[in-house]
Amino acid sequence: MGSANGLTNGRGGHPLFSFGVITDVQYADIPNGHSFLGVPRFYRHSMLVLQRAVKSWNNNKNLNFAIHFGDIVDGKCPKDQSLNAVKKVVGEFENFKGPVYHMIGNHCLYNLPRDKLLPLLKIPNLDGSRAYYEFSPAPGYRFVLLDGYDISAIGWPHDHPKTLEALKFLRERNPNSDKNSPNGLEGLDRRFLMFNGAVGEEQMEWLDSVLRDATNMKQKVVVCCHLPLDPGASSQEPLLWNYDEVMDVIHRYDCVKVCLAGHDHEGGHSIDSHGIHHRVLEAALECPPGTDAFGYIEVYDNMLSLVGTDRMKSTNIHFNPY
Ligand SMILES: Nc1ccn([C@@H]2O[C@H](COP(=O)(O)OP(=O)(O)OC[C@H](O)CO)[C@@H](O)[C@H]2O)c(=O)n1
Repeated sequence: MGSANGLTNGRGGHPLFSFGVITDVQYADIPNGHSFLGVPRFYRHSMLVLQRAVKSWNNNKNLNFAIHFGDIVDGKCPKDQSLNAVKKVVGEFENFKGPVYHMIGNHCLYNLPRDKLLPLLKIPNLDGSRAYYEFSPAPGYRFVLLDGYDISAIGWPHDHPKTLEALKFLRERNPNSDKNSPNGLEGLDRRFLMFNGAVGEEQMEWLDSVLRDATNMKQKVVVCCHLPLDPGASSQEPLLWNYDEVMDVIHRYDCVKVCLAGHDHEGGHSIDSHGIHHRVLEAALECPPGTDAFGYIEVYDNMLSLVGTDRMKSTNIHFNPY
């Protein structure tokens, strides 16, 4: 069923395009373990989840691309294996018959500095370090992939201005000697942790200009970031440090319909005060052997339909197409 403007609406119509999704593969060739808070993690099995995802995406035959929302290899990967582990996971993604778009997560940066990581993940980086970019898979849509570790205490050289800015930011907001600990922090302040980061000024200006351009071109925008951008879709600890500033920019326009993220392994879904859907995807790493967390998203003029497998919950995301 086509719409009056020639674009395709959900429910009965063909999608405009579709793409595969998976997040937090966090592979490492180490025995099963658990998170800092005791949640079981299956470092080797996550590779099998990825392999099943790629097989299923290829069998689907209708997927135009795939996105991994960051944390390709776990920080517990022995450091002399980091390079090969990243190459191994990237190699699995390359079995998908289409382009794969990556973004960086904290665990990527525990393994490799960004100058090594970005070329491996084929993140287009104009100046050798910038990890945010955009692409348009169809005339009416644009995808914006944010770098949530732009201002971060991980990934940049120790004396880099962005490392120093991040450390100062954390010192002023988190009094714990272990800056990964939220102990004593209240409410949303619990996000001021070393394993998170922020979008810097230049990236914020870039975001604003992309959204202005998309608005002029009457394009709808899907924003992707490793770190969640809405407290309704995530627990407090994993949020981007300056999620509120990023959302202020996004809320200046009507073009952003959906924000997708990883990092909070349990996943979540919310609709914010401006009607934007936030869907945090469930992690591959925390799938017990034999279970999965991946999916694909069909994109229409007025909705996105996430078809999830196992632990990744299917979600219909309806929005005003204008
Ligand atoms: N209270 C804490 C929590 C964590 N850490 C250490 O920080 C590093 C990253 O933690 P991790 O849970 O592995 O991070 P993920 O990106 O996998 O997951 C995101 C969070 O779960 C979101 O809530 C790691 O070295 C931990 O040991 C810590 O020291 N203190």
